[in-house]
Amino acid sequence: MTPTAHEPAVLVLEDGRTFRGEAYGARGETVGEAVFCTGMTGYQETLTDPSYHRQVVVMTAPHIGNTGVNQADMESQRIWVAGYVVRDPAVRPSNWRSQGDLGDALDGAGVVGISGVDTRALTLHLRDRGAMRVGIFSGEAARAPHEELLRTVTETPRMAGSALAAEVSTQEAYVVAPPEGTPTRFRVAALDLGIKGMTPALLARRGIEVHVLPSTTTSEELLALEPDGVFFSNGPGDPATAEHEVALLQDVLERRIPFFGICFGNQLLGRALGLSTYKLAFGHRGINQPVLDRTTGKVEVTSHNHGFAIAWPEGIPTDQPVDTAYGAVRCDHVALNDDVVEGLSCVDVPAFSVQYHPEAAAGPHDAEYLFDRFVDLLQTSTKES
Ligand SMILES: NC(=O)CC[C@H](N)C(=O)O
Repeated sequence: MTPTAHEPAVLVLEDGRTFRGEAYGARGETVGEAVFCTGMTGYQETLTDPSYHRQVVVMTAPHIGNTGVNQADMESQRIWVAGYVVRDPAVRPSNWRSQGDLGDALDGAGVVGISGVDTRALTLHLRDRGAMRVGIFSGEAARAPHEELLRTVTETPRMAGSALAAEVSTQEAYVVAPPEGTPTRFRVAALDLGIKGMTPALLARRGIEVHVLPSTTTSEELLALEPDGVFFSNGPGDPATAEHEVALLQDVLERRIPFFGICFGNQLLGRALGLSTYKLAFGHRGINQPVLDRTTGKVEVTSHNHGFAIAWPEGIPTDQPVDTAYGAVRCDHVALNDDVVEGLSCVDVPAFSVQYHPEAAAGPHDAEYLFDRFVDLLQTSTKES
């Protein structure tokens, strides 16, 4: 594409810090929570991840858009980020899979971005002060006085306390069947809280018929499917707000239906067990995060996108189990950078979950074994009943 020559844009953080740059993507204004993502690749998977709904994503990789965009790498039907901040966008994409230019795709989706920003300085600021609200203004919107722009930012709802899953979830249930030649072994009900396309694909590849359900699905509707297992997906927003989903999961645990949760799904398992969640200072977002699997002693390099996490009860080290209304729970996965709880395994009910992304469409694939663990759990539980 031919970039429009140097149209100014401005990024204003809620603490008043301001970065000037150039308009990128759509012109206009946008607000959201500023977060940084350290992935060196996979920008299209990031942009189309529904968990980024209402977030303005700052890319630490300096050169973005090199490989363009294509249909195959979409993790959902659309771009979800509220805004996009890059340092140096590719002038023209170059890749055999490319079907279009990233700047044009952002423009087409109405996503306001900014380029030419010192993303390292911005990231250090967010790392030191924590995730905060932000606005990007370009075109006519950028001409308003600074105080007015700052007011727009500070009037934006905070991420803490926001219930967003229903805004991104499917309206209608649909089925993802195993690929041709793969026999169907199990039926799983997957609650779509912001599900990414790769998750049902990886389940289906293992002989699972995946019934993807709206986040508002009731217990009766879910149980009517007589699922062999239940899955809760990733998703945007504050897990502390998800009362309906937590109650639904408690029904599942009471019936001892095998459960697997990813990211938001992990936080909801924690809540269903009676643990609480909290907001991390600046979250984990990227594809190079080391996690220890305590059951094997192996370290895996993993993909993350979370701003909240499960709080292990005060005074109990995370390598000690905790007693809950559903029996003991262990923290089997832990982040090696900061000891954040990255996964739960129930001892007395067939349920486990991880805070990170074994489906990681842009990779790494170290954690894909977790889908096999779920199949093993389905198999053992089917045999038992
Ligand atoms: N990717 C996710 O599921 C994110 C979960 C939750 N919204 C968080 O920020 O922690």
